[in-house]
Amino acid sequence: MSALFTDRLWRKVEPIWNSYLEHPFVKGLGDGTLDQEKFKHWLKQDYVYLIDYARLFAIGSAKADDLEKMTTFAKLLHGVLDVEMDLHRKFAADFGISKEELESTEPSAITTAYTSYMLNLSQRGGVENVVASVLACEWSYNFIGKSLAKVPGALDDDNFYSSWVEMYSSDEFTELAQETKQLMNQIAEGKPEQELAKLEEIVVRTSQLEYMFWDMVENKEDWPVNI
Ligand SMILES: Cc1ncc(C[n+]2csc(CCO)c2C)c(N)n1
Repeated sequence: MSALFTDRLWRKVEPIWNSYLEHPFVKGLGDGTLDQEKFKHWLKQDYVYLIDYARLFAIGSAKADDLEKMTTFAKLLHGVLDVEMDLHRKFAADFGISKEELESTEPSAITTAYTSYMLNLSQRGGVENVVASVLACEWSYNFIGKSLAKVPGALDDDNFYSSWVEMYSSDEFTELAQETKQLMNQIAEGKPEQELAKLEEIVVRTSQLEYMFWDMVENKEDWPVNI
């Protein structure tokens, strides 16, 4: 049996993802010390990020060549719109931020760069580009969630961000990440090295964009870009 493509990807992204765990924003979620103004910035930017991210799954569903993959994308689409974005809406309600305000957030330059990169590749390529584009986001948040869940007190009620940690480390999200990894492995099987290298590049670049997203929210950058 050949080695799994996601094992090869893991070796590439592991150092980048480990650096997320050292990032002050991520650390602050685990120990509860994160400035709530910074968190509000994440909520808003992430909400508009997720709207475009959801479109990626719709593209994946349209490009899928069998019902099984079509169904997986549809499940992932539901996961973003009704589960993950609901966490954002609940946190926003606690802050007195309305759904309308969340939705009308102007994307920062990094948010636009990140979503545009994924949408561009997904529209240009086949279903393999869609899966490679969404993989790091899903898998890395699950990686962060599971790592933070091990921080003493991270899941306790007195950590304001415990529901964040709980959600991204949950069995449900672990399963979603697992399904996407399986999809990636299925699609990669039998592909020539030249194509695998292109998919690997997408996963590495999106991992770097994830880091920039953490930096953007930490620094509350909100300068937009019009493209
Ligand atoms: C910048 C950014 N990157 C990744 C995620 C996490 N994420 C995006 S979609 C998905 C799976 C299904 O909802 C997960 C876990 C996020 N929220 N924001």
